[in-house]
Amino acid sequence: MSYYLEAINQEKNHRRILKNISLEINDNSILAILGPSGGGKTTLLNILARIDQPSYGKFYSSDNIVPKGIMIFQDYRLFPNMTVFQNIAFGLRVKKKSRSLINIRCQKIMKTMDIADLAEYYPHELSGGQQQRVSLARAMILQPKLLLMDEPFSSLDENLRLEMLNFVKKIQEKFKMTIVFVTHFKTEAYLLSNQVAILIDGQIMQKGTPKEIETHPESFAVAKFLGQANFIPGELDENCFISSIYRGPVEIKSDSRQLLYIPFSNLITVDKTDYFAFEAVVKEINWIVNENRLVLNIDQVQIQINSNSSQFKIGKSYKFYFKQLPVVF
Ligand SMILES: Nc1ncnc2c1ncn2[C@@H]1O[C@H](COP(=O)(O)OP(=O)(O)OP(=O)(O)O)[C@@H](O)[C@H]1O
Repeated sequence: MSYYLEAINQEKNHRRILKNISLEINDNSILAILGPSGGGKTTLLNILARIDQPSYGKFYSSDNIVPKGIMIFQDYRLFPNMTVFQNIAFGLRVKKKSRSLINIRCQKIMKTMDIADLAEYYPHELSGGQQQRVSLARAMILQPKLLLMDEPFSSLDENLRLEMLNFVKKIQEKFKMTIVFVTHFKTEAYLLSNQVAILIDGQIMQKGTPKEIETHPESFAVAKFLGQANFIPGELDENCFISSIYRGPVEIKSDSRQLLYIPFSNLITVDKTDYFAFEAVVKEINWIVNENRLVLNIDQVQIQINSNSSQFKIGKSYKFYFKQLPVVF
């Protein structure tokens, strides 16, 4: 079942927080809503969970039944005076299911989540990762078609975060549900989701696969948010850009501010003389995982790039060119 948001607007205290959001959420997929703090991610998630109603606009599903997502909160919100088992059983108890059915479903879900040996623990006796599994189990036992997660990994350390990302991915594949989660970490969004929607200042600026978003940001706002890029001022002369470091053909985006966009990953060295290549002196080499971050000087301008080549020497000059036609925002 797919879900649709149509022209959703949200106003609170005379502030327009969400602006005309239209979005399709595909069946059996993971959608990441990625954006900076204050962009409106939680406000949007609350509408999907029907915790809030939008001021204007519609949220509906392809089967025309009013959808309601089950939410997993950032702080897990486990009931502190209930054991793990009681926490997980809670939703079925509210639905007045029989004791035997509750037992069978709880045992099964605890096994799947690898928390069967924690059944009698209380939340304060659990680590962050264990609490997250319990909150996931508490939601999953209700067999939701739409699962919503608000910054689900933000309080976990890096190793645990990766472990939980993989775990959620497996759970999604097994139960074939739709997951929407919000995050302001792009690696988290890229690792877990099939589709990413970038939400900035209450607007969906772009939606696409992680690769599409990372390699083809459509606007200055998205490129700036994604980071890891240089922006060099210059002037456009038809399809040519003229700047202190590069003069040559470019792709021009509609909201052009005459800034040449150079993601850290879009430069390579060329040894042959290429008309559009530019020369730069390596000023610094800093090791970051699996590659080097180079600081380059081109006349008075400084840019940064990533490279996994070990050929560079500080103080030496090299020729660089773009892997893909450079973009001007
Ligand atoms: N009740 C309210 N009245 C007025 N403004 C509000 C209200 N609730 C939220 N906002 C504002 O709406 C904007 C979006 O808030 P929201 O919590 O949805 O953002 P977010 O993207 O989830 O941020 P974060 O990543 O920091 O949690 C913020 O600027 C916030 O101050």
